[in-house]
Amino acid sequence: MRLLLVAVGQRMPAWAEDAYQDFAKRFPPELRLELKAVKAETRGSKTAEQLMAAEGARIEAALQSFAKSGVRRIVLDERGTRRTTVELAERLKLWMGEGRDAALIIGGPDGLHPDLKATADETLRLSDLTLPHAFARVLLAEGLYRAWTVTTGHPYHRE
Ligand SMILES: C[S@@+](CC[C@H](N)C(=O)[O-])C[C@H]1O[C@@H](n2cnc3c(N)ncnc32)[C@H](O)[C@@H]1O
Repeated sequence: MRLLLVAVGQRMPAWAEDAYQDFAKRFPPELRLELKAVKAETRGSKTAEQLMAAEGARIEAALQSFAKSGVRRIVLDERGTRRTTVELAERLKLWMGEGRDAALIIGGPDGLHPDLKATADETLRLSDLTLPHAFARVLLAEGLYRAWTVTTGHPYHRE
């Protein structure tokens, strides 16, 4: 199964890129974490609505090119569902048993368009705080890796 991380922002600071790769490379062959970085819309005089709409269209295109038959959509949102690591591991087991890939979607500085959020199968909150999108990308990779170790009894996670 593949987990596709669709994230707005193609130019991340080196620390974020390094930390993301550090966790992404730990995933086993049966659960690949793939990143599709989507170009952030140039701000100019555009409204937040226009920025989010343009980025939303790119996210949709990335989702279509990843899996034509559709994927489970998990939208990352500070107002989303709060989960413990063990609860996230339960979700991961469910996703893995579904026979389709899953996409985790992270917005840019303005967030995700409400129309895109409305297509989510579920939402996920990483913190009660608003995180910069680079942080969200790294925390999510670590959280998913940790959840996977729970499903396998790997000693990385200790309750
Ligand atoms: C800087 S935040 C955007 C904040 C924007 N004001 C909003 O309302 O979404 C960039 C992206 O990071 C992700 N994000 C930020 N904080 C998060 C959190 N606490 N939990 C989950 N995702 C978060 C979301 O996908 C968000 O679209």
